[in-house]
Amino acid sequence: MQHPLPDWPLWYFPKALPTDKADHLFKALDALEHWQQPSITLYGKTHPIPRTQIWMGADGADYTYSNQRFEPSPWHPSVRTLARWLTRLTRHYIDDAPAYNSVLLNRYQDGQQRMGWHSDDEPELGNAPIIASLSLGAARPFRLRGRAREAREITPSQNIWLAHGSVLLMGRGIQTHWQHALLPRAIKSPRINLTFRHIFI
Ligand SMILES: O=C(O)CCC(=O)C(=O)O
Ligand SMILES: [Fe+2]
Repeated sequence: MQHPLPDWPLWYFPKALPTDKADHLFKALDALEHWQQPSITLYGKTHPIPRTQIWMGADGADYTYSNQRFEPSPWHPSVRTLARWLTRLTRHYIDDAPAYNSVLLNRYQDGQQRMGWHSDDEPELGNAPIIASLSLGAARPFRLRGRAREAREITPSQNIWLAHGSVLLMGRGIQTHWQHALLPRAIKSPRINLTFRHIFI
């Protein structure tokens, strides 16, 4: 286990899953047929998101993103098992962590597919979201920077390379004080990431 930002509740487990399990999971999720590429409107222009996604989880765990409401697809059995395992892992590090009841899966075909700067602070996540992020496939750098300009001057932004089978656990306060992004890189192979969340229903 690594602790990439001293003083912050952020934990990185490079080999949380053994390689054979991670390989198997990548193949199963890659084969899902309901990967979607919705369009979002940014600064008045509408574009398809530069990746594909599936919102999955318990009934009623709807979430709103760029003014669109997403209803979850039912749990894939392996993903439900991961949610339970990650809830147990999380509770070793964070007292009173709620059980994960939903997950956003993102699939990046190659290094050109990406996710811009944001924090996961939607109201349905409550005021101190806890998120567990599981990565499969090509390793990509997850970039973190302070949310306020002053904070950025004190703490430079950081890259955490998220390896195949790794887990990054983001505790309370990370979404309030930090932003993250998955920027484009010259990488040819695909990556799938799952961010497990608790939605207040
Ligand atoms: O793909 C990643 O590692 C980041 C995903 C992410 O930030 C999100 O789903 O909110
Ligand atoms: Fe995020």
